[in-house]
Amino acid sequence: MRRISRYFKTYFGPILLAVLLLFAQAMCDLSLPNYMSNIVNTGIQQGGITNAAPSAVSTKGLQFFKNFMSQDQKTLIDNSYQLVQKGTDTSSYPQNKTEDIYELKDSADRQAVSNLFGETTWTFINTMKSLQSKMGSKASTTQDSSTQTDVSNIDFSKLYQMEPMLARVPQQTFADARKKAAGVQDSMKLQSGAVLVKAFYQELGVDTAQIEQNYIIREGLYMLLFTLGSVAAAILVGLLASRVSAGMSRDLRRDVFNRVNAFSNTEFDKFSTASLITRTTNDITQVQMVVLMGIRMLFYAPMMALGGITMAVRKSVSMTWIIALAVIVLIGLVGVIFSIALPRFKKMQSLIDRMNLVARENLTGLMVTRAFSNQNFEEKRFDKANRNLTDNQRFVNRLMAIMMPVMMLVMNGISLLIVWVGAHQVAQSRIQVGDMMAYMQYAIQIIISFLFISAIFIFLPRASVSAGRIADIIETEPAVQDPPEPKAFRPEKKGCVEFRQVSFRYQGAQEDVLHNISFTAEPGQTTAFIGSTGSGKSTLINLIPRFYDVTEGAVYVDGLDVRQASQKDLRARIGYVPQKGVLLSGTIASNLRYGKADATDEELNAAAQVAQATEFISTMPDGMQTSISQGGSNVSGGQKQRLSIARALATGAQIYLFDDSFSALDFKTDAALRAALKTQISGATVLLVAQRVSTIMDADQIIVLDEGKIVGRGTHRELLNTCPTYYEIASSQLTKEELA
Ligand SMILES: Nc1ncnc2c1ncn2[C@@H]1O[C@H](COP(=O)(O)OP(=O)(O)OP(=O)(O)O)[C@@H](O)[C@H]1O
Repeated sequence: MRRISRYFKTYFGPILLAVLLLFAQAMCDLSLPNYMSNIVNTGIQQGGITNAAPSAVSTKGLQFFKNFMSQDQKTLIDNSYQLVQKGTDTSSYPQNKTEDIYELKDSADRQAVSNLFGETTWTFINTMKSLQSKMGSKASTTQDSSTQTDVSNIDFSKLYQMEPMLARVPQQTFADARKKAAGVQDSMKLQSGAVLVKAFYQELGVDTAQIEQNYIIREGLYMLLFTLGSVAAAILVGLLASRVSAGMSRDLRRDVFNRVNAFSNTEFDKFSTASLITRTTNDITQVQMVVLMGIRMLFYAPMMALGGITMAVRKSVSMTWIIALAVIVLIGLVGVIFSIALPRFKKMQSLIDRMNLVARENLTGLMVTRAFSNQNFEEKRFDKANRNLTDNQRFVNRLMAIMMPVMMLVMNGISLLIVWVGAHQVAQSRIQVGDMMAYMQYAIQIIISFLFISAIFIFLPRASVSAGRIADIIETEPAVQDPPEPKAFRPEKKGCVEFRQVSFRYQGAQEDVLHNISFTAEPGQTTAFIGSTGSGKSTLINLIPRFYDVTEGAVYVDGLDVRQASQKDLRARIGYVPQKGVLLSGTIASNLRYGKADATDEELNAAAQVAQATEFISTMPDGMQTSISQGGSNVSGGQKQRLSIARALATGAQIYLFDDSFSALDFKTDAALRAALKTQISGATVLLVAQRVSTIMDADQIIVLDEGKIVGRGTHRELLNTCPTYYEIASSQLTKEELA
């Protein structure tokens, strides 16, 4: 992925925004278990009372609980509460109608009072326990032994009856109870204290159900708000991620396409067409998918994992080992799965390449396959490529299929462990139920984060193989390039082509295909090339428009080395007709205009006339507007060649390269075409490759090639006498009379 990292730069802004939104989303998600814990701990267990310092308390109640306080604690209470005469604050505390109450002063240290009441609640509980065990009876208390810590059901009238008895309890008993209470966890002090506060409020006639309801609704609304925030952030991040990934893949496709367009034949020889197609489509899709996933998860998952661990440890340090265990198990699991799956993932793209190659070959060579009844062989070949790909995919998917349930098992196992350990801790009053539930949710969030991270690591290797394959194309410098400062052609020479001691070797080949070729093709003349198959005729022609660059020597057009001119300038002077007529989908007219978009209808008709195409075009249903299907499959081989010739002629070029372009024409058409060429493009330089002697007989100059060397040069007549190779070719095609 590093090699294509510069494509991220354009999208730095949206990515940064996405990261900020993900941070907000993570914060929202991480706050939810906390609110749930508040609802359980404070809302349900403490009746919505957040503080153990009662805002008001009955005089009897305060008096009673003072029995359990030390002298310092009593002083703090005396300084924090003020007596409110009956009838003063009846709306808040209905009981104030009939009796005086104590209200917490505004100046009081609420936290200190809260701690004090929390501790006093436990002093009360401990004292009761101690008295119970001493007296062996429960008559003296409102609690039975199983609900000693439950101060929510206090019957104050019975409690106050105990007061004379408390006077007889030795101070040491209270001191011991206070000492024990001081050791209770703060959260438990707060919880029990809050429950006592609720009882105080009930005694004063306050609607405690309303307090509880208000608290739960408020926390619930916060939860809703944060959930909506999380959803909104997730949607926005989804949009941004889609934009970035789709934009990036568009940029990659554009650059790959442009680069492939600039490739010379050398690069096409290096990358197979099937591979180029896979790279432009499937490979880019892989990268797009991983970018999409990456933006959403790569930042979010670590934030959630780290945030979740921090929050969980804050809730309960004693259960940290469970999180550590989960993380170790997950890392181990993901590690094992990766080591097995990774090589298979990396292999995937080359298997897709192979399948595309076989499918493509089979489709283009369908007729040949049928003609030789080789369908079975092709089926087997495709089947093998298909099976290899399927097996690989199946293996990887099986692994993934195993991974999910195993991860779920770990997740549920961890939840169970938390409930098991947490339940014991709740029983020992070491943590609150809500905290245990929040802990469980944090553990699940951490595990899901690891799942996300592992998902990225599963797709990342495959995408980075794809990214490498894309970068291979983008980073390939075409062998044929424009010079930094292209020179212009000399205007006085119009279409002169000259080869000076040209040798050429294909990349990776052992020896040269062309050896020391020198000749000049003058304007107004036809230079023909003939020779056995593989003698290097097409290769020679391909050097003129720079489809390849010479290995040694130089090719000159109008006195300028073709490597010093711009490719556009050079090719504008050349009308090229390839060996295999290639048409593009469109109409006949659009194909003929391919080399000169602004060619008039008259120019097209004239070109078609010379190319001997007028007759068959006129028999077509829509004439020039007849549609041509992909690859020109709805016209015959000869018709395709004639249209290719007309296309080149329509450009009005100075140099025409006919690479065995008359091979599919019958003798009559061939002759008529050559005659027309002679008159219509009389000033142009014509380089013509042919297998048929009759095609080149009239040429001004014939060059005979054999194994990449020039073995004869001259006119037909001259060569018959001087070149045995030419004579051999001619004698195999012409009658004795024609040879004479
Ligand atoms: N892209 C290529 N890479 C490597 N070698 C090649 C490539 N194209 C052609 N050759 C080799 O170069 C030699 C000359 O090929 P070329 O196509 O120029 O011959 P030709 O004379 O045009 O043959 P034909 O008349 O059959 O078209 C052949 O031996 C061929 O195997």
